[in-house]
Amino acid sequence: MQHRHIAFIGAGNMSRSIISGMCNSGYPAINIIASNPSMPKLDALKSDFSIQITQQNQQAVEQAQVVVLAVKPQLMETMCAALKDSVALDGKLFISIAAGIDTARLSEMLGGQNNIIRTMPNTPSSLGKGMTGLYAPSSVSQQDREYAGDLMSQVGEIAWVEKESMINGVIAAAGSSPAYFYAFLEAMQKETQNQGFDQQTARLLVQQAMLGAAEMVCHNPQLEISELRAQVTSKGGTTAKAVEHFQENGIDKLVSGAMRAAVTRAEEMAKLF
Ligand SMILES: NC(=O)C1=CN([C@@H]2O[C@H](COP(=O)(O)OP(=O)(O)OC[C@H]3O[C@@H](n4cnc5c(N)ncnc54)[C@H](OP(=O)(O)O)[C@@H]3O)[C@@H](O)[C@H]2O)C=CC1
Ligand SMILES: O=C(O)[C@@H]1CCC=N1
Repeated sequence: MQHRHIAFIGAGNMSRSIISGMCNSGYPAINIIASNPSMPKLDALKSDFSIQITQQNQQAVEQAQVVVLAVKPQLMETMCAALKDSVALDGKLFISIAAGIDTARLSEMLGGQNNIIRTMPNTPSSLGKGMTGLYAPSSVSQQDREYAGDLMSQVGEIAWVEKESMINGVIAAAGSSPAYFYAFLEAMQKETQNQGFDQQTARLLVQQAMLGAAEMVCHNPQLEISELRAQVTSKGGTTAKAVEHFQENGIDKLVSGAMRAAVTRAEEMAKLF
C-alpha cells in the first residue's frame, strides 16, 4: 500500500489499536504522527512504536496527507473548528472513525471539505484481528478509497457499505460487539468461579474455549454457525440443557435488543453532534 504521511488526531484507545496494527504490518513509523492534548498516551506511542508525536493538532495536520479524526464524537466539532481556522485542509484525505457523525456533518465541521471517508473499526485491530466497515461518498476518488481500504486492511478485515446508514449496522455488529462478548465472558468467568475454580483458572477455561470456538467459525466457512452448535450439542446431554436455557430465556430477543439499542444510540448521536 501507499505509505502516505498520516496524522491521528486523538491518541486514545482506537488510534493506539490502529497505529499498533499498522506498525506491526510494516507501515513506516516516520510517516505516522499522533496528536493529543495530554502527553502520557503520546509518550507511550513514541516509546512503543517510534512514531512522531505532538500536542498541537495543527502541527500534525500540516505535514499530513491523510488525517484520521479519532476524538470522541462530542469533541469533534470543537476540534475541527480549531483545525480549519489554523491550517490549510485542501487536498487532504480525512478518515473518521467516530461513531454517529455522518460525512455531511463532518464536511460542515471541516468548513466544506468533502474528501471524507467514514470507517468503523474495533479494538481487536491492535492485534491485526480488527473488523472495519467503510463508507465513502461518491465525491471520494478511487485512489483514496483504495488507500483507506488498504490502511484498515493492515489491522484486520474490511467491508465497504454502499449506504452511509449501514455504518450504524457495522457499529452494532462489529464496533461495539467486542464489549458484548466481554460481558458474556465476564458472566461465564464469574459462574466458573462459583463452581469452585480460582480466578486465573476460570479465566483460562472460558477464554480458551471461546478462542477455540471463534476459530472453529473462521476455519469452517462452509458450515452454518448453527451446525457448529449442533456438533457440540449431544442429544440428551449437558449442552442441550444449557442452550435450552438460553432459548427459553430469550437469547435472540436479548441480542437483537442490544444491537438495536446500539443503532438507536448512533442515530441519536447523529442528531446531537
Ligand atoms: N473504543 C472503541 O471500541 C471504538 C471507538 N470508535 C470511535 O473512536 C473514537 C475515539 O474513541 P476512543 O479511542 O475509544 O476514545 P479515547 O477517549 O480513548 O481517545 C480519544 C482521545 O482524544 C483525545 N482528545 C481529546 N480532545 C482532543 C482534541 N481537541 N484534539 C486531539 N485529541 C483530543 C483524548 O485525549 P485526553 O485523554 O488527553 O483528553 C483521547 O486520548 C470515538 O469517536 C469513537 O466513537 C470507533 C470504533 C470502536
Ligand atoms: O461505544 C462507542 O460509542 C464506540 C463505537 C463503537 C465502539 N465504541
